[in-house]
Amino acid sequence: MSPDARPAPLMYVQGLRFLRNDVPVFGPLDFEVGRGEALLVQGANGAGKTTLLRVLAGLLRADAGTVAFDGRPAEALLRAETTAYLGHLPGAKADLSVVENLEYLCGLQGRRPNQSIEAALEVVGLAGYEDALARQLSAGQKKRLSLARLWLSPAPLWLMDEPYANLDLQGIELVNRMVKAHLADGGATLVTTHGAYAAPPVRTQLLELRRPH
Ligand SMILES: Nc1ncnc2c1ncn2[C@@H]1O[C@H](COP(=O)(O)OP(=O)(O)OP(=O)(O)O)[C@@H](O)[C@H]1O
Repeated sequence: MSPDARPAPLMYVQGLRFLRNDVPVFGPLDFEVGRGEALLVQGANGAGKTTLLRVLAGLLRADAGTVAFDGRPAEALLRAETTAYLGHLPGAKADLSVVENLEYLCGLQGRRPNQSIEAALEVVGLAGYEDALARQLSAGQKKRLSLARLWLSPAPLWLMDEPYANLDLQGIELVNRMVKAHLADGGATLVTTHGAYAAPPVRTQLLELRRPH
């Protein structure tokens, strides 16, 4: 490797496009996100932000384009290992307790080294709610449970769709602290916003989405 050869970015996206019923939702898009970087994905309601994150998480299939992680094509296993998706919906199992939900998810996704469920609940402000059923949580507490799942995930790339929705001021600060810590730890994030909520103070790149015509 030559001395000034750059390592491949954590995520590299080229020509990514998504059509729904033959109508373009976004793209073609080109961008990359390196470790330690946050990309703010901004756009009006319906601009395609959620769709983009779902494509990057592997929940929807793009019509065209390339996605690579650390220079390798984003096949399913690599994508699952690399990305952690925080969606609009809580995604918790309603009749399991807070701890049972996180134990179940850690079984599926693995766990960040040296991180415990108890410590994650402390970080997100849910200490004391260990045995509460997910369905008994408020909308903001459910979001905090999703944030605990993200905090426990070993995946380096967080895909955060409107992470500030339903959160109070302390919750907004919590998201910002988590993002900062994750970036400092060599991770990266994509954060969507339509501009009405807060944005992370750590923004390093901006991607504006507009509906293609
Ligand atoms: N399941 C679906 N079936 C059909 N159309 C959909 C579906 N989900 C989204 N769309 C359409 O795709 C477009 C992009 O939606 P998307 O949810 O990605 O936008 P967004 O930028 O996240 O919007 P918001 O800020 O309102 O959350 C919109 O026009 C929307 O109506």
